[in-house]
Amino acid sequence: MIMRIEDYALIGDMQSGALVGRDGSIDWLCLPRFDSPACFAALLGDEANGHWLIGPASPGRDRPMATRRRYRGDTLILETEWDTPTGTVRLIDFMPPRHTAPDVVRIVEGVAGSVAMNMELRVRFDYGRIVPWARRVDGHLHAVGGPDSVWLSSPVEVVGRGLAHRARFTVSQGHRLPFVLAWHPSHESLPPLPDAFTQLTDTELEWAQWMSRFRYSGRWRDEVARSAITLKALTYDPTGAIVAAPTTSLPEDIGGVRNWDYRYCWLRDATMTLEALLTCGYADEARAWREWLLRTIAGRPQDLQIMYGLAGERRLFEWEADWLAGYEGSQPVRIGNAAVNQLQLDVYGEVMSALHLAAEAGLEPDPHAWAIERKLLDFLESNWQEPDEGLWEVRGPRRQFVHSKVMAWTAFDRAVRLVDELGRRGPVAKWRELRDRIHAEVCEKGFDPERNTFTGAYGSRELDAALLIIPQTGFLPPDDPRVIGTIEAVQRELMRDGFVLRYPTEGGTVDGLPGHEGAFLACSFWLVEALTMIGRRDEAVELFERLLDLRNDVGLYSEEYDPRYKRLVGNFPQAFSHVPMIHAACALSGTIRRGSIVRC
Ligand SMILES: OC[C@H]1O[C@H](O[C@H]2O[C@H](CO)[C@@H](O)[C@H](O)[C@H]2O)[C@H](O)[C@@H](O)[C@@H]1O
Repeated sequence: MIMRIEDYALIGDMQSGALVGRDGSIDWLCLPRFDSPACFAALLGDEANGHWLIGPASPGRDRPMATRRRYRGDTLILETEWDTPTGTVRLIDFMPPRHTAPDVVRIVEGVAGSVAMNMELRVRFDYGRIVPWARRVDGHLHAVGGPDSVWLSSPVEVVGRGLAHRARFTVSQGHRLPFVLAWHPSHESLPPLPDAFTQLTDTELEWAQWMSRFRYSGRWRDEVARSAITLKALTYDPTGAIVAAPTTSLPEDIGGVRNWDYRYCWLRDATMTLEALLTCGYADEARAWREWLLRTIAGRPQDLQIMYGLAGERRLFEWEADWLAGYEGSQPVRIGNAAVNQLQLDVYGEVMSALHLAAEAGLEPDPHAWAIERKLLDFLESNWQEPDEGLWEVRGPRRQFVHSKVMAWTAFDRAVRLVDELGRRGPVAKWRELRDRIHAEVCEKGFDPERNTFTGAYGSRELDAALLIIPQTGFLPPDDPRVIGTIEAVQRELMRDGFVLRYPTEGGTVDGLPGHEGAFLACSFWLVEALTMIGRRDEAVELFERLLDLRNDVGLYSEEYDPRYKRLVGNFPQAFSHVPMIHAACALSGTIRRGSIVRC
């Protein structure tokens, strides 16, 4: 039975996240952190790599798929329901706010009639490789393997057989049966196991409190709220870091090699996430992230990395988990990310832009932050002319990417504005001069007057959908003919089946990789925003609504959409898709952002 990426929903506790399938199986869970080894890795292999199924018993091999699913209101508590010939059953899944150990709580609730249920637990530590020793301790199931151990607590009798633990039980209307799985280091004794029902109330309350700060009043309120909740779920609470996605190696090209590990904090993705959360009223997250940034990049500016681990770790060595077959055979499964060593000049602009926005939104100034910003600008001053790998992290040769230069312009522009508008002190005349120099160079070398479009790299003919952000940065006004020409060129050359590719992948000339990929959702949302900015609102609304239709049944996006198979592809759920969705909704709702105080 193929589980499509859109068949999964996310639960999480702002330290890690699990993917729950429409069949009631948790097929992905890394503990204790997003970037820890998975103890359920069936997503990238099969059941033998670890999963935790709870669903109606069925006579055949195929598991019953849920009749409907939803999140309980504005929370990350998932409700999966099955209508069966004998009754209706609901499975409530969530990860409560973390106190000591991380827990996954699953409550089976009889809604009508009675339903025979099946539970199967296969814990496989170390990304599906280690079969743990299991034993009963104080009435709980305890599984241990290497540094990891988990405890399963439930009033339902669980029996071990064939390297799995199973239970058969019946739930009738009005009955609720809890299962609690807690992780902890194997050298420690049993952590306090929480009461499932108290945890349910607490988790609901926690989300209600978080949502009480939600400040978006435009159209598509529920869709924007779901994206904001998803972004919050991707933040790593103890440090303020934000992961790009909670998964690794969900393929951009099903069956292909474009499989990457996203369980880290990219400066680019995190700053964009931060801007979206600020847009929705969340200043605390911005403050926490700024502190993470200051701690993480402390040191010499030339040592700045484009991504870090959740606590600021710098070594994210990339390796392949060759025992995993990969999602629908997409190999390799990569752990770690070699892009960590790349030069991506755009991140300087993204960091400066986010810090400028945070300052405008009223985040109190931090003298250390400004000192670091100045160091970053010093580095950029000597390096902005270098070729780089660009925001798409190409694995081919470095190039003079136009988007990178536009973002270098953005970095100096925001520095100038921080001095002029917000009273920071610095060599503003020099920054102004650099800003103007970069502007002139981009307009001369990065623009193709024949086709009336900016190009992907200096002197190239290829287009890059990242150029759609030019009007958002303020590099040129929206009504500049070069901006309009670029938007129209992207529409002409990079649209497939109504959505936008980030660049042409034919021949692997841009990214140096074999195979194709789907439409990059962020680029399609950037097109919505760009069309709105140039006054083509109807077209923008039409595209935005088409993009809304790509969300799965619980409102989640992966990184890309493959029009060939009409499926979501790439890591899931992906911050880089939910962020521009929020910005596009703001733009269409006519609320103010981009270079001005954010108020939605
Ligand atoms: O396509 C090749 C690259 O794909 C990944 O990068 C993409 O995801 C990043 C995280 O969301 C995003 O910041 C970047 O802009 C995207 O291109 C992967 O992480 C890279 O290793 C890979 O080269």
